[in-house]
Amino acid sequence: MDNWKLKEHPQLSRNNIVAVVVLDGWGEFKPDKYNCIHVADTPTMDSFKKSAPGRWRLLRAHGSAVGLPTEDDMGNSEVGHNALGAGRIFAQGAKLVDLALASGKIYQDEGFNYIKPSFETGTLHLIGLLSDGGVHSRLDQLQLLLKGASERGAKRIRLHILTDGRDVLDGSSVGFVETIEKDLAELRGKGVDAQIASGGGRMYVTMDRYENDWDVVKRGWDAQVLGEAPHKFKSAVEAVKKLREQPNANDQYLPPFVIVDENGKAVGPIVDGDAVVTFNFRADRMVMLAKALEYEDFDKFDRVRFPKIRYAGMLQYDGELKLPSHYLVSPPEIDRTSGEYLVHNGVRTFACSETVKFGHVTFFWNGNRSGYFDSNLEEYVEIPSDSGITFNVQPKMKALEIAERAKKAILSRRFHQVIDI
Ligand SMILES: O=C(O)[C@@H](CO)OP(=O)(O)O
Repeated sequence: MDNWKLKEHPQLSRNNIVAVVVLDGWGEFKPDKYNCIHVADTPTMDSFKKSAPGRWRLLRAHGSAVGLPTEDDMGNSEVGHNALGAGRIFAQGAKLVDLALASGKIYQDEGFNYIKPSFETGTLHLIGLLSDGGVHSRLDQLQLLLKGASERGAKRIRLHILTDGRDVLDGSSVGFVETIEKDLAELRGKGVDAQIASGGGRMYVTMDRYENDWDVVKRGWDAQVLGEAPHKFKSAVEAVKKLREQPNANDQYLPPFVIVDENGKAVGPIVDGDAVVTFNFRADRMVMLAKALEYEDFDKFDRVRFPKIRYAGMLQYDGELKLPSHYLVSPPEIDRTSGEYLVHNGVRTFACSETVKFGHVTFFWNGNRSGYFDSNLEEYVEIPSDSGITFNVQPKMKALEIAERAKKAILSRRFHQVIDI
């Protein structure tokens, strides 16, 4: 039988309440004039630092310390919360995909073999974030996948791109599209009918998370599956350049567009018999699209058509829901997380955040697993996020409301651990 028993902590007795507060975006770095946290007035953090000098510790939140491929990889909420929640380091999606591509295992495993029969008469669609940010996806992985799939029989390929500007500089979308267009032209030279079919900015098209705003996914669905969008262009380079010229336009929020042929017909809607791969390795912003692509019963928006496709995720995005059921690379198996230990030891936990970060302190914290371990001992509270605004106009987001709920939870003395972000 598994041993879940935790030893008594040498300093913290069970009657103490532990508050775990994740300050998103807070970090220590070279104290120069470009470091906004260093330059800002931060009396609360300064007083914590001064009042407990022996207990102040810095956590490394990027690179190999959180399971990323190299020390140059910046951290992000997924890998950081996974590592904090599990208390251990697991090789993360970015690294697992690198390894599977390098060894060629990605093409031998179940997921690729599941989609492969569609290559004969159907189209292979690749949907994901076009960026080298390494947070949700990576351009070089997409390039290898395009090459690998075409060498293994994909004769017609359509790419549905989402522009970034959040993990990478705004405006870099143009360069990424030009780069991938060169790869597609090379494939065409080898007789593969490969081109970009649709696109849009990640925060406005497809990549919503935690069911905050299904309209975002619908805009993507209309362009990717139905081949319908308010903007139509002959090429993706032209699309991105032109759309960026609109007032206040930026990569994150570009409107959806489709690429059309000389007759004005969309070049790559998704139809019966096609294969689809969502090539992001990170889960949170792909789960909603995965549901739309996979679930027969679906009522979040009118899909108009629900094509019979072979769909695989780059990874399985939700281990509890087993979603999607087919995937190219096995996700990190994050087991024995702190949350599971705590319920086995009768420790009561309260976790709280706003919608767009809710899964960080639940799903990511618990090893990419949705739901409670034991609802008698845990309480998760979600504060609805603002929708229809961009967070740069409201950067404090719901911090005050979250703090109030956490305060209430602490004062209620019903919990031993209170986590919030
Ligand atoms: O918004 C997101 O998806 C990422 C950046 O791509 O940020 P975070 O890791 O903080 O969730």
